[in-house]
Amino acid sequence: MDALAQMHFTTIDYVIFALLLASSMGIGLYYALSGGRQRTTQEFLLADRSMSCLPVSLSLIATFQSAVAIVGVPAEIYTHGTQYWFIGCAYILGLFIPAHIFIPVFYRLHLTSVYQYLELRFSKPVRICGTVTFIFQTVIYMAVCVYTPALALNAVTGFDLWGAVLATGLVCTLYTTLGGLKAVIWTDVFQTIVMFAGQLAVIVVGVQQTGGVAEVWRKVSEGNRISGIDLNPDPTVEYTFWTLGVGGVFLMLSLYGVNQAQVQRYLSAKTERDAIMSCYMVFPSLQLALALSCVMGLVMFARYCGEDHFHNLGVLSKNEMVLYFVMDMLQGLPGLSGLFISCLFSAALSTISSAFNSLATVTMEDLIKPHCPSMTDARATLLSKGLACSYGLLCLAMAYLTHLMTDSVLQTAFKIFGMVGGPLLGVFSLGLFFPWANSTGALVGLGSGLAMAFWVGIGSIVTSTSGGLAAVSQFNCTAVQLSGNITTAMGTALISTAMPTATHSRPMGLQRFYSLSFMWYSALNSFTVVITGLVVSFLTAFIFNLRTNESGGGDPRHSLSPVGQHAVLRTR
Ligand SMILES: O=C(O)CCCC[C@@H]1SC[C@@H]2NC(=O)N[C@@H]21
Ligand code: NA
Repeated sequence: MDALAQMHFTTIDYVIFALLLASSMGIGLYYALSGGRQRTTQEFLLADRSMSCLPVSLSLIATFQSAVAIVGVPAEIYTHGTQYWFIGCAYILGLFIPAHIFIPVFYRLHLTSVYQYLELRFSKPVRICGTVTFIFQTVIYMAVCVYTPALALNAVTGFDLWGAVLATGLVCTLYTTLGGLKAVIWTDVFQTIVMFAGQLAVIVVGVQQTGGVAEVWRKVSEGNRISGIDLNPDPTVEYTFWTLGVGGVFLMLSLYGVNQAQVQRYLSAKTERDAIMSCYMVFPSLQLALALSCVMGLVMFARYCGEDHFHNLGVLSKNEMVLYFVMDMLQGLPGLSGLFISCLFSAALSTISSAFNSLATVTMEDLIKPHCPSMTDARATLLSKGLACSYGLLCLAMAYLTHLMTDSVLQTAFKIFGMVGGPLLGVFSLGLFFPWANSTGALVGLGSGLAMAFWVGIGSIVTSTSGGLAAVSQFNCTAVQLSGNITTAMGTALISTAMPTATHSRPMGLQRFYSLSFMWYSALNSFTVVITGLVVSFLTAFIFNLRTNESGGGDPRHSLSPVGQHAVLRTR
């Protein structure tokens, strides 16, 4: 690792990183001291429902494009090829359905927390379970998002790990607590631009240092890195067109359809049309974000494949490898490595600030307000700020605890979304698309979805076949190396990842179930909720019918509260 120690920052790099933190802080202060000065919950939590579609759409991207994608996707492309790029196909339905099904319902109900819908449609217990599930998912996801950039950075540049986590966490907590959703949205806009700029810089320099686009293309296609469509129907293969293009739709719906952080952005739009437009505008930017991270992986492959660059680095994890590549590319260009570090922390900041704000919103709206009806709005706003601040500190504590860093942070993030976001998507779908589903069905359904999620998720971790052995495309990169007779440490590592040592016998029975690709978790868990929810709804309705028939009662559909029913039918 000694070769890395020499990668340190020049003063200008630190200045650029400090500028990023300072400007985020400045935006937070600006919104704390302007407009309504964050004195009402409407302003603090919903930006006075005054936002236009452009900032909302960039903020929607920033919320679920964290350092995990910036570091994890290039590592995935480098190791397995561009199969992952097919997740872009899931963005079509993954944004179209939220725009025309979920947004109209939530917007017309004038909600603050998306879980209010669950009380209107079902009952209060369903709402509380939804809120608690969301809080659990977001706190874990936040910890991964804070820790990823700091860990990768520390490993490659010796940049002080906890100093970075602390600086990021505190600045983020401050501007989120002071400036509310307006500050979070506008810092997201700024940070998304920094994110794109940083990735572009690495790509441009990388291509130039690899000898131009044609050279990169030659190396990449020789290295068999451009994957065609993999139509393998085997659900245990990590990334195929089906797991990404179809499984990915359910992942997108759980994020862009029913996740509080995203719905809160839709609700902050000044008109329903702006909300729908912001969802449409996410599509091109999300494709750009995906393209940038995939191309970065390809350039990294072209740059290093066949060289003994990693000779003394065999132990690097995939995430650190990406940072090594970036520092190697930008090393001689003062300011650019600072730009990329800012890109990495922008990705993290924009995700965790959205998380703090949405956690404070649902805690206030769903868990506190219902028990303190007489609370004045001024006090509620103050309490919301206190909540945002405490969630910020909790996130820092979680980051300190998070040594769970699996080799692929991308997989960890997908598992969190699939295991927890999937059941939430299921319970909302039950409410929106099945008028005869009742709250007992919803509760039992949500519980079964979470049980299924943890059964598969924990099972896959325990049997360490998480997502199955990816069908790694054999590539000539090692052939190039072998012919060049340079078998480097990384080359050996690549060989081990590329060709599983033991001939992998197809898992059977439960083992096969545990090796289900995590890209199917959202679909599996949401279907579990819907099916269980419908069965239990029919059973309870049937029993209810029997009892009321004896006493001459009414139609079980009256268990649908008028507002919930009205909302569903009105959007038909
Ligand atoms: O970057 C992260 O923090 C999580 C990984 C990406 C989450 C999903 S993948 C599909 C969609 N596209 C994104 O850029 N983020 C979400
Ligand atoms: Na982000």
